[in-house]
Amino acid sequence: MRTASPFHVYDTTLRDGAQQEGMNLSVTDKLAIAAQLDEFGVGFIEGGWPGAVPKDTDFFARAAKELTLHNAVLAAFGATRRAGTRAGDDPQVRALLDAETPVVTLVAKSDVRHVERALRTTREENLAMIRDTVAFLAGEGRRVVLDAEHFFDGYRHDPAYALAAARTAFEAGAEVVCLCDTNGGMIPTWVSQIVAEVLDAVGPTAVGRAGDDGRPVGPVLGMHAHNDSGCAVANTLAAVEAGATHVQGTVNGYGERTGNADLVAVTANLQLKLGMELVPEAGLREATRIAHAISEITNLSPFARQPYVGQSAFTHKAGLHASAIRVDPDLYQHMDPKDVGNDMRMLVSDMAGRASVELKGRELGFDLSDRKDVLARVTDRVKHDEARGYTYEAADASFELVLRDELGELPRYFETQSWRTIMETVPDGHTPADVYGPEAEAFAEATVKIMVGGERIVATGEGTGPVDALDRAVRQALTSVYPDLRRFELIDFKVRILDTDQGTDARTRVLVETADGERSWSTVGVGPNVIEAAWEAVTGAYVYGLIKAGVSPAGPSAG
Ligand SMILES: CC(=O)SCCNC(=O)CCNC(=O)[C@H](O)C(C)(C)COP(=O)(O)OP(=O)(O)OC[C@H]1O[C@@H](n2cnc3c(N)ncnc32)[C@H](O)[C@@H]1OP(=O)(O)O
Ligand SMILES: CC(=O)C(=O)O
Repeated sequence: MRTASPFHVYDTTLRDGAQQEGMNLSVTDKLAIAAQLDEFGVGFIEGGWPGAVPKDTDFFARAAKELTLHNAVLAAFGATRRAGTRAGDDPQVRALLDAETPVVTLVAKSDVRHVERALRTTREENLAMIRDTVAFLAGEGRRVVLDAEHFFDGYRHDPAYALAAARTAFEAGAEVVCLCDTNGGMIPTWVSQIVAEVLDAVGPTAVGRAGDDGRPVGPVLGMHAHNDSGCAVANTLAAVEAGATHVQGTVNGYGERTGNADLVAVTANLQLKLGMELVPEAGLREATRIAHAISEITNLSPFARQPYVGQSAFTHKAGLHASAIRVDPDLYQHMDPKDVGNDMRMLVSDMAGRASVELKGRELGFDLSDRKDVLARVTDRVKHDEARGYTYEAADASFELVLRDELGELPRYFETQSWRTIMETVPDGHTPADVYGPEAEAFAEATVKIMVGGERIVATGEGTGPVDALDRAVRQALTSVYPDLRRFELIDFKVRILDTDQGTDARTRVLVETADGERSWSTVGVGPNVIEAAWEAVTGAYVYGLIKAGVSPAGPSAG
């Protein structure tokens, strides 16, 4: 269902977003992102520059056959005709027609310095390039958006020429003139002043009005902001408050240099704070999932502190915050995270108080509201452990083990009596196979002595290092009793040396992430060396995994 909003939410993730360093999207990636953008509810999806970028030409061809859009229409992006040519003869303009999109967006010069120095043409010819190209495409039935490049810098330098570029586009039939802060150096007060002046100058029809079919009538002013001054979202809001009714941006703020305005933040601010109706409520409530799904496709790690959709956007660490949040989450949150599909999270660390532990416990499924004794003991233990180098905020599973221990609910699956490892070295350039024959794989050997179900098991393991050898030895000892261990896989291992000024006396922290094919969990260990720290983290991961698998401790050593 197409939204009947006269306001345009225009996404350029697939074009300007793809200009980000490190971003390399296949056509299939672009199609998958377009489907997510449509689900979010944007009105326009700019797919790329057909004719200039071969992948983008393919994108429009495949999109026509493979993409079913419910909220958005596609826009093909390109430039005005080259100087000294005819629009209809310019192969690049023809490629825009061939993309067969309802909307075409043209980048055009509106800063006279760019006209003279970058295009190396005359002021008049640049206006003719705008006029001819817009009129040609509008005459072919396309809705035309003109991206007025460097508009704000151009306006501050020579307002009359920047305005002439905008007027020329409207007169030739452009539906939107989008004012671009191409270099991203504007601040909100400059933007709102310039947008207001442009609206006055081009006339009241520049403010979009809804026609009978819900589509905007008359020219519309838009805003395209880059984030070089850190103000892209604020600049976009300033433009809207000054009368712009078309906003451009990208999901996750992707884009050239420091990126574009983050379109989720722009939309959430306008819709949730200013009460405008821009995207379907259902789309906004999926914003966090959609932003993360797009990160998966772009293969760029999500930014945890991203407003609205970041993992830390509604995460609380300070104990005093938690004590107020226990009464009412609104006391420390600007909105309900559910409105953008995010969640509140509590961190437990040395900055925690009993309220933090109670709320974290609730998050993990433990009601501790009438267990003041447990809250006090866990809080003290966490503070004491963190002073020794533990970090529970990155290791929820270890925190749950502490909590269960203090509640007397920690199953005793096994008891370690002792373990040892032996490290072997072979000369540089050799492998164990060179030294010990073709069967030899290991550099290290480990032996563990473990009590399980009343029996003492001695097991050995060989591995490429001491931690690997220990892990194999423990599995060797335990898997016949606890076959679930076979599904546990160590997927990440982080080592940090603490108190580096103490040299070899420094303590070591190991954070381990383990997965069982369905979920993953993090545990922490601290010790005088990496092997002892890893032992604690890895055995903690096994215990947590067995608890979550619903396994009961074997025999008489169960506790
Ligand atoms: C602000 C933005 O981000 S706009 C989007 C920018 N995106 C991209 O540049 C990505 C895709 N770009 C490309 O594939 C290439 O740069 C192309 C195909 C567009 C151009 O490449 P080439 O044909 O090799 O041209 P070249 O790089 O030598 O120069 C660009 C030409 O475009 C002209 N040009 C630049 N802007 C415009 C414009 N708005 N309207 C018309 N012509 C323009 C320049 O004057 C120059 O013309 P010239 O060849 O007569 O000197
Ligand atoms: C058009 C565009 O991407 C810009 O001016 O930044």
